[in-house]
Amino acid sequence: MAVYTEVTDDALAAFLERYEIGRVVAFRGIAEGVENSNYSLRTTEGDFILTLYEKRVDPVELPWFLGLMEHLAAQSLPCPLPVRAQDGANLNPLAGRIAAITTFLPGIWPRRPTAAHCGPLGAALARLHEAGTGYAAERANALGPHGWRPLLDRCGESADRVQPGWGVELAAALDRILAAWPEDLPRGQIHADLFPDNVFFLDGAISGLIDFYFAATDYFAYDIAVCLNAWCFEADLTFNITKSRALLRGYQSIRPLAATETAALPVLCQGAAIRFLLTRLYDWINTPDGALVTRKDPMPYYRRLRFHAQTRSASDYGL
Ligand SMILES: Nc1ncnc2c1ncn2[C@@H]1O[C@H](COP(=O)(O)OP(=O)(O)OP(=O)(O)O)[C@@H](O)[C@H]1O
Ligand SMILES: N[C@@H](CCO)C(=O)O
Repeated sequence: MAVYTEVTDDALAAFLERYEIGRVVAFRGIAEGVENSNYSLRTTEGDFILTLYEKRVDPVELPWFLGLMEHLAAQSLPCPLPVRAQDGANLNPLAGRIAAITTFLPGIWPRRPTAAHCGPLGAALARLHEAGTGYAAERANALGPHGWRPLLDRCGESADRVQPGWGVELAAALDRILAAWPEDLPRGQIHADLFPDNVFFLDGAISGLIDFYFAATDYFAYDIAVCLNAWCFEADLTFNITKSRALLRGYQSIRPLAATETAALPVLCQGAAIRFLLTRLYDWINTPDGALVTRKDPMPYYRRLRFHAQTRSASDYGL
């Protein structure tokens, strides 16, 4: 459940006075998501999402994220558009937090992604990359390669308590990945967390891309590697090359990959797998029993890492 901060009717009414989006018709908390508190808000003017940013989001970073969403929406990418208050501010205080209102996007995220979802997903990712090129401000990827070793170090000996041997094995995997990490691939604004629960479909077409709070300036092909991990493995953790091929073809229908990018796919996929393995491991160790948040199992990302460690070239991904 993700309503950590309750909003009273009075606080909401006072907050909405800053905006010009009509009067409240309906307001309710959204159970999905883990990072922030989200509410769906219907007013006499339409449907919106109200987000209250919780502790893990650094308020200093919020203008960059909202600026990116505004930029992408202006390029016709179906992403939430932050609504500005009458004074032009898109971030305002509410119930002891900083909050934003964004436009509501229709559609539902695919609970069982198929190859038919992966083609449009690839194309949407490439559009996102192209649309982001005019957004000049850079944000370093805190969860990129430079962040992985500190993350593993902070897991410390507890890694072995989650899975015996992981401390040594993950350190060795990290050495391998970082030594082979490519230099100078095409880069720009990436989503960095485009999992199925962040992509809405309507009538077979993509109707929304959400949750830009891990977005950063990094290699475009790394963003593809995140998606290959998140979309192209089956429930039994086998890799589905048909989905991967569809995703890469969809991507290349909009933005053809450079030879350096395709050559780097195996190591980029290992990097993306260890990134989610490490954040899940860290959360697994540091989330107290009985916490509101559901911890995500790191093991499926260890299995993905093992898969990518034995691929040799882009042809193993259907190219
Ligand atoms: N613009 C939007 N339009 C429609 N629904 C939205 C929108 N933004 C968020 N939602 C709904 O709120 C839910 C949670 O949003 P989101 O995934 O951004 O949560 P979070 O807690 O910030 O992130 P995380 O997924 O990292 O936990 C989504 O699954 C979706 O149901
Ligand atoms: N997509 C992440 C959660 C944070 O958005 C994961 O599956 O580990």
